[in-house]
Amino acid sequence: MKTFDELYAELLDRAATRPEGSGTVAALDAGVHAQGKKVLEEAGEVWIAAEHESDEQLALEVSQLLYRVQVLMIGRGITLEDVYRQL
Ligand SMILES: N=c1c2ncn([C@@H]3O[C@H](COP(=O)(O)OP(=O)(O)OP(=O)(O)O)[C@@H](O)[C@H]3O)c2ncn1[C@@H]1O[C@H](COP(=O)(O)O)[C@@H](O)[C@H]1O
Repeated sequence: MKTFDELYAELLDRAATRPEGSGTVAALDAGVHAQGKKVLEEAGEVWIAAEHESDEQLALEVSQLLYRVQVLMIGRGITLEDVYRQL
């Protein structure tokens, strides 16, 4: 189990070290347009799960949306602090 901040730190490390086989590295290399499409796709899956699926499936979809949002943030170069300042 990990927190939002811990996942962000892990993804930043993937971006810096670029380990072989990392899906995050591939997603970052795909660029902001592709990253944005993934955010939208996962947001749609969250919506569908919220209306029609189990709590467990909804939690899975939310986790994937959070991951995709973090990839987009790193792709654009914004930090957790940039976001938290707006909360
Ligand atoms: N939390 C996630 C995570 N959530 C979602 N995903 C990716 O998103 C996919 C699910 O999204 P989709 O529904 O779009 O499924 P899909 O269309 O089959 O996926 P793709 O073909 O687009 O990869 C998963 O198969 C993963 O590829 C994630 N990939 C990685 N993480 C975590 O990120 C960290 C770094 O991962 P790596 O970069 O892979 O080492 C690790 O802690 C991972 O657990």
